[in-house]
Amino acid sequence: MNLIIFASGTGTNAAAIIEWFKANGKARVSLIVCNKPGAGVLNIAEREGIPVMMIDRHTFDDDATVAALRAHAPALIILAGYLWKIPPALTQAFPDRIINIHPALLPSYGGKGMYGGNVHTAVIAAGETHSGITIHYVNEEYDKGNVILQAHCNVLPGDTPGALAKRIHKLEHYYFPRTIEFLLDNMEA
Ligand SMILES: Nc1nc2c(c(=O)[nH]1)N[C@@H](CN(C=O)c1ccc(C(=O)N[C@@H](CCC(=O)O)C(=O)O)cc1)CN2
Ligand SMILES: NCC(=O)N[C@@H]1O[C@H](COP(=O)([O-])[O-])[C@@H](O)[C@H]1O
Repeated sequence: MNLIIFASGTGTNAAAIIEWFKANGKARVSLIVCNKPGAGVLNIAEREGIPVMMIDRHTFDDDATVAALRAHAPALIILAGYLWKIPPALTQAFPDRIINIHPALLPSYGGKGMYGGNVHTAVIAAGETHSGITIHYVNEEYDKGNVILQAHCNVLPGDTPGALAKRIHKLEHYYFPRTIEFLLDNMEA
């Protein structure tokens, strides 16, 4: 089975997914889609010999992109730190086949502007004692799709966004590959 990963940043989640499925052989990451030249995930793709499709707001074409993704016959399309909105053409082409990981306990701390460190800064500023991750299906809005899994962690007194991000990343790297495997094992043809 083929997996396609969309990413905009460092790519630690992409790396965790790639390693997990290299080890168990149940699937392979056949394409990485990226919208940020120079993103760390591109170095991971090069190291792993995974093809990359770069996208740009100005040249993006719905039909061409759907066709390019369909050519991989992806079992799942995985958003792993991807920072642009997936357009309706893609959510309609791949219903219940696009998933995302969010670094907070949705529905709190989601939506436009809520990505990366912004999320952790908001959680700490609000005085939350807990945070966590949400893995969910992707629909046409930001962070409103059906929840697949949530995992929790503490927010400690004096936590910085960086310290909380490290705790969140540990949850992500543990649960995202395993959740993807569970979905693949229980997927109707
Ligand atoms: N149709 C959907 N597309 C995407 C979803 C989704 O749920 N539905 N999730 C996001 C990931 N995400 C949170 O998990 C998220 C990412 C980025 C933003 C955001 O505000 N982005 C900025 C642009 C930032 C940039 O260009 O660097 C913006 O839209 O102004 C919110 C939520 C991925 N896509
Ligand atoms: N709202 C989307 C969002 O904030 N996604 C977050 O971006 C990071 C990407 O890290 P990575 O590039 O090291 O995988 C992850 O923490 C992910 O939850």
